Amino acid sequence: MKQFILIMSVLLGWAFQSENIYVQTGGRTLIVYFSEGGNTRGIAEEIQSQIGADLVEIEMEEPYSDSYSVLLEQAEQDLLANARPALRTRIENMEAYDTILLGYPNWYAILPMPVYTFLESYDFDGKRIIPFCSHGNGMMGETVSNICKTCPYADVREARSVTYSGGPSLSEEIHTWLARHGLVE
Ligand SMILES: Cc1cc2nc3c(=O)[nH]c(=O)nc-3n(C[C@H](O)[C@H](O)[C@H](O)COP(=O)(O)O)c2cc1C
Repeated sequence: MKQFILIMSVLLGWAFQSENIYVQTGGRTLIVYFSEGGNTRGIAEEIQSQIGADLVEIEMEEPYSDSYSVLLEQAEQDLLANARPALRTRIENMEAYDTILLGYPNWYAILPMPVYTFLESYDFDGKRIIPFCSHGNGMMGETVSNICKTCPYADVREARSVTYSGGPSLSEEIHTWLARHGLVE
């Protein structure tokens, strides 16, 4: 009996950990991002501090390696295979949002493959997508056109690119961009 309880609790624990389910907590704007090294996360948090919307991280079921050289290989393999890595993150009621601020790093000048998985998991028709991209000098690469092709009926608006984690003027630059989108005064 003890063994049965132990096995059940391990299985239940695994089942509940395997997915991160998010439900809209208020407002119709969502900030959602994928970040390996934390730069995009920092930008997403800066945006949230200015507009106060729901903030969700796109997490993989099997995350990439913490080792940078292995990460480069894994990301390249997924790119060449046109893979759609499974995600732990699930948004229960995406239809509740009409504006999605979507953040990601520039990887080989295109979207990281987990971001494709995310975009293909929901219906973005008619939704406003505002991209933001962290990069190492390659700016946004092809990422905005990748989003437009993947979500042809979304209303994709002016994106913001940030070099790595941004400089001391990040907060001001983000504010100016958010104001152009009518998200701050
Ligand atoms: C697999 C991989 C590919 C990358 N490819 C590019 C690239 O093509 N152009 C570029 O400017 N930066 C590239 N970078 C640098 C990242 O865009 C940059 O470090 C970014 O700040 C990472 O954001 P993060 O900390 O949120 O993961 C790449 C990084 C990785 C790990």
